[in-house]
Amino acid sequence: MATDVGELIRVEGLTRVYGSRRVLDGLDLELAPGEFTALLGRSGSGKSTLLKALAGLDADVAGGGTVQVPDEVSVVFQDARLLPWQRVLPNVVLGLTGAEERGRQSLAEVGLAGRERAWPNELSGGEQQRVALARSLVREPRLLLADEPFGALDALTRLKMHRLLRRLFEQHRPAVLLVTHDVDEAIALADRVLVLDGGRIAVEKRLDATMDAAEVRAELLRALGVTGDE
Ligand SMILES: Nc1ncnc2c1ncn2[C@@H]1O[C@H](COP(=O)(O)OP(=O)(O)OP(=O)(O)O)[C@@H](O)[C@H]1O
Repeated sequence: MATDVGELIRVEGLTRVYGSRRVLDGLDLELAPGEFTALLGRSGSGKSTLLKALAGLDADVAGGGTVQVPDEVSVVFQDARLLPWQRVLPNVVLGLTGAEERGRQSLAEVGLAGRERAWPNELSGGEQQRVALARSLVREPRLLLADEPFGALDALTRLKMHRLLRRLFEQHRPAVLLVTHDVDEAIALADRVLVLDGGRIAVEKRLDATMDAAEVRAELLRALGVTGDE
């Protein structure tokens, strides 16, 4: 189902079941256009399952509910998923016609101007994720879904990628849903943080610059079941 550009992204009563396990259980969610939302949850809480439902990548999974997303949805995963037999620029514009110039611009935006003709295996993991971001951007998504996109990167590269993603978000303003294990990543990047628990959104926290980051962090860690006693 498609909505007009600029409309809310809306999930209602979403249920997803694997065998006897009800991973999502009547989940409701709204994402506003141009809003950066981070999704936290314990391992196995269903974060990837929710993201796949939003991406329309779960036709084989049982369940119900409604998912309303825009036509233009891009997904970035933990691994860049580049085609190894294609150079960087063709990977970016894959499936698009006449988009080479836009592809070059996107590569420049992610700091890879001049690397258009490189092969994926000539790039570092961080650079490959930059290519994946460029591939998403060139499609001008209204919704960008990111599933632990920096999970495999070292700490310094991850920080650089945080700044890059936030800058790209501010320039292009898609709605973003970032799945992450990392409370600090969520606080650093998002305007709104959600915690998935028991198959639903259990906590919603809007962030603003006046908040005490340490307090927000403690609250989110508690919601994730990290009590400080461990
Ligand atoms: N294809 C599948 N078949 C059976 N069970 C699945 C399948 N995909 C996910 N699950 C189960 O559904 C639950 C939620 O998985 P999901 O990957 O959505 O969690 P997650 O919150 O993203 O976890 P993590 O943070 O560890 O990546 C898990 O218990 C998982 O084992």
